[in-house]
Amino acid sequence: MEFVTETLGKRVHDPYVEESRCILIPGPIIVGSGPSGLATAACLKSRGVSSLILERSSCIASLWQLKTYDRLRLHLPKHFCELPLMPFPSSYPTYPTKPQFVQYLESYAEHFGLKPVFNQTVEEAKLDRRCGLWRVRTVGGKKEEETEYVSRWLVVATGENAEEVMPEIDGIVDFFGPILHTSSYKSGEMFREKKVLVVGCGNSGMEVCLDLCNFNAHPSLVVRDTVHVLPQEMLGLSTFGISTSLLKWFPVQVVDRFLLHMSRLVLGDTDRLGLVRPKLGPLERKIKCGKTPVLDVGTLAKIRSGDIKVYPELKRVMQHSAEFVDGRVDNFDAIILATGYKSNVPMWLKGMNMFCEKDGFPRKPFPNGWKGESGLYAVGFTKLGLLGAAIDAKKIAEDIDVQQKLLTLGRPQHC
Ligand SMILES: Cc1cc2nc3c(=O)[nH]c(=O)nc-3n(C[C@H](O)[C@H](O)[C@H](O)COP(=O)(O)OP(=O)(O)OC[C@H]3O[C@@H](n4cnc5c(N)ncnc54)[C@H](O)[C@@H]3O)c2cc1C
Ligand SMILES: NC(=O)C1=CN([C@@H]2O[C@H](COP(=O)(O)OP(=O)(O)OC[C@H]3O[C@@H](n4cnc5c(N)ncnc54)[C@H](OP(=O)(O)O)[C@@H]3O)[C@@H](O)[C@H]2O)C=CC1
Ligand SMILES: O=C(O)C(=O)Cc1c[nH]c2ccccc12
Repeated sequence: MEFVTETLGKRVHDPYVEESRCILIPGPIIVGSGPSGLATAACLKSRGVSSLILERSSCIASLWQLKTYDRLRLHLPKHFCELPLMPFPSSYPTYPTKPQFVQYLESYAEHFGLKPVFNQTVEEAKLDRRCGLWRVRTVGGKKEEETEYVSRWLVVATGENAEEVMPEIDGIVDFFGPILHTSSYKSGEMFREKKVLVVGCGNSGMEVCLDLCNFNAHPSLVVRDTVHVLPQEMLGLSTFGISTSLLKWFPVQVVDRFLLHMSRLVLGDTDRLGLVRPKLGPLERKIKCGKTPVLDVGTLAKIRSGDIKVYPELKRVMQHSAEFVDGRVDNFDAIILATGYKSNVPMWLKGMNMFCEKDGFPRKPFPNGWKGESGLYAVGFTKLGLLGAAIDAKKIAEDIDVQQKLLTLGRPQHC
């Protein structure tokens, strides 16, 4: 969308132009230039529909580039994580590294000529019901100026991981050492020989513990609830791949029983390590509660060997120590919050019923959450990672393409 950049560029140099700007966008506005936003823009582009991507950060895929740790790799095989219309390079390994995944996304954006407008935080988006158009107000740029973008279509692509969850922990303000969320953790380098408390046992918490061990730190993991840990691979095949194949033929409960049986053979009894399994099976729980099973990449072995200690829920934190609900107290030098993320949609999308105010996800579950009313769409809120984003993106592009063609047909033709 070259003309937008041009308009903005002119205004920067023009002292007589008013502070607040309004720009009409002929195609859809996409909020967020992560994998979901890029995939949607690419699918639209392949149908000849231009879109405008607004991104609060200064780069594409900011979650991956700025908020993830060094040792991160995709934990599902690459063919489950590719975006529509462009496969991963065949030279990539089964589980691409973070730099490889980011490079793939950069090439993807370049291939489809996607040029997001960076440093534009969407602060408010609402439907102007008088004209059926979306008014999207952003703040950003060098002078933190306000801009209003107006379009018939609004695609929400801000992701399931837009904001960090920072839990309230009794006494945490008194803690002397560093406290950071996993989104700021890069590696265990700065924690060598230190005792580190990792709060939360999702995929991030488990892997950060392993990383800390590799840098000779001494991690302890807070596991406040039940959790399913599955091996990343079984019988030389990815657990995720096996699961999706079996689900085509068997009910989820049967597949879960198989996964649990295999996990026990590969990993042993995880309950004994303090990682008690929930009553619902791993896939049924993922489908019903959205809780992703942990895919083990080596952490369990470190728990078994005693290199990682497991504690139950935290009771309170003191200056140099923490107390747990079972009465144990231990000293720590640092705390890492691996407490996950939340959607930020309710903070800026106003007056629409499509998203739940409480969790910021579409009210309709997968596969029906992608379409709202009055030209509103959601991509990447399926709790199915990149695979879900790719499915949404294709549907949204098709829907908008059909609408745009109908609109063009309805317009008077000039000879
Ligand atoms: C550590 C980690 C590892 C993961 N690994 C995998 C994996 O291996 N496989 C998998 O399938 N999934 C994985 N995921 C899930 C993850 O959700 C997807 O990989 C992917 O990043 C989702 O893309 P998205 O575009 O929906 O969201 P994001 O990547 O979060 O992109 C959203 C973009 O929207 C921008 N934004 C947010 N709010 C605003 C606003 N108000 N205004 C303007 N811009 C805004 C953000 O800056 C961001 O750039 C992982 C997640 C994490 C945290
Ligand atoms: N490619 C890869 O290898 C990786 C993928 N990911 C993905 O990124 C996404 C985010 O993962 P992650 O960052 O682990 O977040 P998750 O939301 O998956 O996990 C957060 C964890 O923190 C726990 N928690 C929250 N608050 C507290 C508290 N106050 N006290 C104790 N525990 C608490 C939760 O427990 P409870 O369940 O009880 O709420 C849960 O175990 C997921 O989709 C994940 O699969 C993450 C890392 C690596
Ligand atoms: O990485 C994520 O968070 C995902 O949502 C993808 C994913 C990882 N493990 C899974 C198990 C079942 C379904 C999706 C996933």
